[in-house]
Amino acid sequence: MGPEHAWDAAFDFVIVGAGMAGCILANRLSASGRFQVCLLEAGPPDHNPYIHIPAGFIKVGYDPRYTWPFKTEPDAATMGRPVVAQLGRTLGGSSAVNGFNYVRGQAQDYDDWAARGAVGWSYAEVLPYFKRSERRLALCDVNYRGLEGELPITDCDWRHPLCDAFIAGAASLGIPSGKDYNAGQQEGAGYYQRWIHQGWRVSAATAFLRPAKGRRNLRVIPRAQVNQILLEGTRVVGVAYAAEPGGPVRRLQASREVIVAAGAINSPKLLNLSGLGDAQQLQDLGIAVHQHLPGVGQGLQDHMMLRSIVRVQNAPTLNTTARGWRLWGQVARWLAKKPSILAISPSVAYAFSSAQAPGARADFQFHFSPGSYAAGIAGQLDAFPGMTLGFYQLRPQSKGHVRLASAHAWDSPVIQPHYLQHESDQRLVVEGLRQARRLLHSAALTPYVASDEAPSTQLQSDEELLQFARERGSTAWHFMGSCRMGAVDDATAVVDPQLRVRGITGLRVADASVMPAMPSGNTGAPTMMIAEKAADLLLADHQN
Ligand SMILES: Cc1cc2nc3c(=O)[nH]c(=O)nc-3n(C[C@H](O)[C@H](O)[C@H](O)COP(=O)(O)OP(=O)(O)OC[C@H]3O[C@@H](n4cnc5c(N)ncnc54)[C@H](O)[C@@H]3O)c2cc1C
Repeated sequence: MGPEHAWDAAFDFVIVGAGMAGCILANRLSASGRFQVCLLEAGPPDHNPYIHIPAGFIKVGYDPRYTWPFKTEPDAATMGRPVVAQLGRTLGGSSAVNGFNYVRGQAQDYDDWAARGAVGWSYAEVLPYFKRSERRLALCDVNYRGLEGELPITDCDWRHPLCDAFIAGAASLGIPSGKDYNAGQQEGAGYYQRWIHQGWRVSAATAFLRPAKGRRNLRVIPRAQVNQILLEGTRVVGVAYAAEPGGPVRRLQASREVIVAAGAINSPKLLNLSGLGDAQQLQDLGIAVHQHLPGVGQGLQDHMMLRSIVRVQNAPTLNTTARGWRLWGQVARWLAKKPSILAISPSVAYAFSSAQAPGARADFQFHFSPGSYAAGIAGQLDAFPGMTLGFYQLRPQSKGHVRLASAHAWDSPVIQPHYLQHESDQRLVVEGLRQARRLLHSAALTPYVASDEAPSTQLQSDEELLQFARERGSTAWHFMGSCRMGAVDDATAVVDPQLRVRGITGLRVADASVMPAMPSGNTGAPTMMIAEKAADLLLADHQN
């Protein structure tokens, strides 16, 4: 791209991707009014009402208009199965279709990031950024929790006898209840904290873009897929985008910086398409190399989710409440602003537990729902009354990659998380399945258990349970680590602790892809923290 090319418009900052990170960046960078900011989103606007009604995730979470139709590559460790992993593609990104659970992880996670070279990202240093986005609407310890941010975090106002029994059963197994898992000790059980407020989903777009909508220095462009970061030598000068394959290409100038916030799958893809990545791989696809960055796309991780399903007796489940006239009763309750199944998260209750003795650092996150989905997949409720206990190992060791499948910008990339490849992940998944069984058969839950649907009680040995995991493991949609942040002298890192792409001027990545290691929990809250800190780093560097 040379200066002879005409620009369609010029901005100080261009942000690629209006997801959890991009919406926060757009808000913070435009707040002072000093900078012209443009936010580009590949997907359409978020007008569909099912995006905003919490239970609507069942509809939009699988709707190709609002999701990227991703699948993982088949892998021997998971029996050669591709795992469907659709991610959000609209204003708000994955926060428009995700599961609402607000989980920050453990203090040790961020101290570990700093120890791995992410200087400035220790827990004490990132805690103010977690607090900044958050408006905690419950009694809380203000040393940990934020009260003035844009994102309301509420306690679940809906109660169910199976959730209560799950929490009581966990207590009887040494997993205490009643503590705030986002303040200090994570281990415990209870109802999830979530970004549902007054019956509605609060996405990153509704929380952070809506209040900034009237700013004349912020332009938000949906249906704008960025397929090229434009460089002059090693300096980024702008981006090129289009609405659809073959559609007109528009070029935007970024006089200060381009910030890539396209998520852990699309950010490395965009870097690769722009000639930033492993030189050999790019050359093999006929892409001109701007900078040899072997780390781009490497180190991809996800939480592999396992779901245990039990057939229920003596209690109603979502499988019946969400059908026929009962569903209309729930709609009426929701309209009357009363607790309703229309405004709950897919996982209602949680337990964090250790693989070692109770009280040690938690290794597992359990997700409990008083409902079950056909073949263990969200989207279609079982015809029989059921409950589900999903879990994942919090800090898996298996790592994979994202790579271009072709040089065509509209093709999906190759996504290979290598679930269960590492021996310790195999060991811990077996222990997790055993803990799930104990939790589902606690004294408090036993009166409700009619039979175990999956895994069957016949599966007892380590080998049998591992085989079940290989056959049934699926995604928790927590992709991260594919543009890893590392020390300035770490040649395998993609960005430095200021989130600047190595060897390139005017380009940062700020989203889930920069995480140096998996946080112990869902990845949404840590991504928002990254965006808050990224905004501060950018504003500090552009004071003049
Ligand atoms: C179904 C589901 C359930 C989840 N449940 C939870 C949960 O309960 N709690 C939690 O904390 N986390 C959850 N997550 C994970 C969480 O949503 C993600 O970790 C988080 O959204 C990552 O933020 P991000 O900004 O990196 O990416 P995203 O939020 O995915 O945003 C990336 C955005 O960039 C856009 N984009 C991509 N490529 C381009 C391009 N080339 N040009 C322009 N725009 C582009 C995308 O369309 C998207 O809008 C869930 C995710 C999913 C999908």
